[in-house]
Amino acid sequence: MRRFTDIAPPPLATTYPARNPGQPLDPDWLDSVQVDDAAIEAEATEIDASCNNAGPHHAAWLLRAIQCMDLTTLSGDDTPERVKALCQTARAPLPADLAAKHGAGGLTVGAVCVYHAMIPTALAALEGSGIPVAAVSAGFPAGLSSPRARVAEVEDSVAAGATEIDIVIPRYLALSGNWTALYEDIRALRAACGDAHLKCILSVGELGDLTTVARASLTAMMAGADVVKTSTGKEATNATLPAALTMLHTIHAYHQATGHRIGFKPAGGISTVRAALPYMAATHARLGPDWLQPTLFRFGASSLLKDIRATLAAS
Ligand SMILES: O=C[C@H](O)COP(=O)(O)O
Repeated sequence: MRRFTDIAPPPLATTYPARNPGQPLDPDWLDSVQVDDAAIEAEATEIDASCNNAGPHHAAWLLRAIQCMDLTTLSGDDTPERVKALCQTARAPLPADLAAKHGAGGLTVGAVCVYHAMIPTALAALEGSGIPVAAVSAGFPAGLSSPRARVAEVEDSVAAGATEIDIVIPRYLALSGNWTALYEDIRALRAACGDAHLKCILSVGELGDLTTVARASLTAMMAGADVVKTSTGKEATNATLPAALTMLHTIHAYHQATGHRIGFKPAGGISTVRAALPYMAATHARLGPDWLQPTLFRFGASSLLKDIRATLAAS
């Protein structure tokens, strides 16, 4: 396979695709999904190897990774001061000299992602920047609060001004194959989002196998998710390349069947350039360059920026 960073990133696009309206649950489609684990593992190995060495567009992809980043803080001891500082970083993710060196003046991240309580602080700190505020919601990170409380939490975060809502699925519904209940759960949260974009976290590390990951991903898209996201960052196993590829295949299948383009957000434990690039390479390979835009691809990451800065400084 060609070295990934021999390919140039596409020009930046800022127009979001049409919202995914969802569709009725299709149990026959879900039943027909069966993931070939060995084939996915082989694909992951090949894609990972395509990122072993830096090509001529390595730095350009790192700048794109920043533009596609949900700069995140999700700690129990988050404070307004920490969130304000994060928002300053979101506005200017690279020091001025480093930005100048790479011709990246005016570069910003894709969004800032926080808990509900920090939405007003983030909105105030990002005012005029055009950077959206995303809130984790619906009983994050376990998704096991009451359905009523989860819907109310989404409504509250939308009312507070978040324009992107990252909800988590109750894993037990996927683990027991209760796709109807999972579909209805996500559908209610999608309705509660109104105009806010719904990102649906599958928590792939807790779903047992890749076939369950694929079926949960398809169910989320049928229920109207705008983005499917791998992990919360709180599971023992967070984003993995095989789970990501499985989700990318379902995004491709959903696009083929419905014409709707669903975003992809690898998140959780992605803290180095070497770990991050294969997710972009996989998205490029399975969905094409059009998907590598902040409107369709996001990294959820609390510490990746640090390694990107160090890599750019050394290159
Ligand atoms: O959604 C984003 C994740 O929670 C961030 O996870 P991380 O802290 O492992 O980068």
